[in-house]
Parts: sequence; structure tokens; C-alpha cells
Amino acid sequence: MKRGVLIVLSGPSGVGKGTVRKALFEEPDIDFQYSISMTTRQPRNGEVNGEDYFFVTRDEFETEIANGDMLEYAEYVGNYYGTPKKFIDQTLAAGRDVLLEIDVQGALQVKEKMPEGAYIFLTPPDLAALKERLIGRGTEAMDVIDRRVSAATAEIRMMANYDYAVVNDEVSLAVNRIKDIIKVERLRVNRVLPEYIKMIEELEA
Ligand SMILES: Nc1ncnc2c1ncn2[C@@H]1O[C@H](COP(=O)(O)OP(=O)(O)OP(=O)(O)O)[C@@H](O)[C@H]1O
Ligand SMILES: Nc1nc2c(ncn2[C@@H]2O[C@H](COP(=O)(O)O)[C@@H](O)[C@H]2O)c(=O)[nH]1
Repeated sequence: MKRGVLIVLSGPSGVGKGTVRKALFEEPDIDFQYSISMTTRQPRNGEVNGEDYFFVTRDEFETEIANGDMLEYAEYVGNYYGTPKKFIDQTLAAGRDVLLEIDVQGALQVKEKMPEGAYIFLTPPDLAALKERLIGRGTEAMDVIDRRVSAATAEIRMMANYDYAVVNDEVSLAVNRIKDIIKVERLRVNRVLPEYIKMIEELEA
């Protein structure tokens, strides 16, 4: 059985990864599994355990690390964030496509282990827009926003380590760009080539 496609959507906090991912998953032709991350950060209003994140204590997170259960993890602005390994292994082995939405440190760790994935860096039009988005979201205090914007300047320098860069100027445009990347990736891993061959045969008939 063929393995699923691994897409890693990454980029600075506030660039719009979650917004773009949710819009992407509403597209009728997208059938990806979403990897729910684990974090030690406190839930925001409306966030649901097991849907947005698995919210755990630092001790619980460190036990997962010690047991080798994390595909990757990073400490970001004072909290742990990481990707449970079992879900990724099982989903890909079952031939299902999976999307990770993670920070830059984590994405580069996954790339070391799974270079066959597609690594997409979502970038803001500029840093001022990034800060405005974080302020507009209204979920972090100003000192945390400043730390996230400061982390972003180092993260944007890592863009060249990715396979693709996508500007999130408008959500619908970013979604279409990512859908094009997914098509290319499916062709690359030979998953839809038969459909194209059938199309060519029909055109030639
Ligand atoms: N293209 C866009 N234009 C304007 N605002 C946007 C755009 N994309 C997202 N936003 C807004 O920016 C804010 C941050 O978006 P979002 O929470 O999706 O970012 P994120 O990258 O997932 O952040 P984090 O990594 O911190 O979870 C939200 O208020 C969202 O509505
Ligand atoms: N390395 C990882 N980073 C992750 C993961 N899940 C989310 N994140 C990133 O953390 C920051 C902050 O997230 P927030 O929800 O507190 O705003 C952001 O860049 C996320 O993309 C993960 O599993 N591993």
C-alpha cells in the first residue's frame, strides 16, 4: 500500500497558519488528516482539549519526550509544543495524507527525519502585518506579542530551508497556492499519475 503525503505548514506565530489550514480543510477536494499537537500552554477561550491541542502539564510532556513518543518538539516562548509520533506513523502507513501545523524549530526537526515530506513556509506580507495580526487576534498580552514578533525575525531567515514559500496576503489566495503545491506533491510521489495518463489517453482517443 502507498504511504500518505506529509505536508508541514509552518511559519511565524500570527502569520495565519491556523486560519489558512481551516480554510484549506473546507475545500471539497482536500482530504487530509490533521495532526493535533501537544502543548503545555494554557487553553485560550474556546479552545478544546483533543481538538485544538492536547493540553498537558510540563511533567506529562517531559514523560512523552523521555518515552520517545514525540516526532518533534520545541520550547517556544516559554511553553512546550510537540507532535505525537504514533498518529503520524499510523496515518501515513494507512495511506492517508496528513498535515502538521508547527513552528519553525519543529518543522526543521521533522525535515531531518522525514525529508520526503513537503515543507511549506507561510510568510506574512511584512513584519508590520504580522504584528497587526497578533494584536488583532487579541489572545496574547503585548509582552508575549513582542516576543513572538522577535522570534519571527529569526524564523523568517530559515525560509530557505523549506521546499516552498507561500505569502499569506489573502487567505483564499494562500489556500489556492497550497492546493497547487499539494497537486505537485501528489504527482511527485506518483499518487495521481494514473489519473493524468487516463486523461491523456482520453484526449488522444
Ligand atoms: N491573510 C490574512 N489577512 C489578514 N488577517 C489574517 C490573514 N490570515 C490570518 N489572519 C488573522 O491573523 C490572526 C492570526 O492568525 P492565526 O491564528 O491563524 O495565525 P497562526 O499562524 O496560526 O498563529 P499561531 O502560530 O500563533 O497559532 C487571526 O486573527 C487571523 O484572523
Ligand atoms: N514545534 C511545534 N510547534 C508547534 C506545534 N503546535 C503548534 N506549534 C507552534 O507553536 C507556536 C505557538 O502556538 P500558539 O497556539 O500558542 O499560538 C506557533 O508557531 C505554532 O505553530 C507542534 O506540535 N510543534
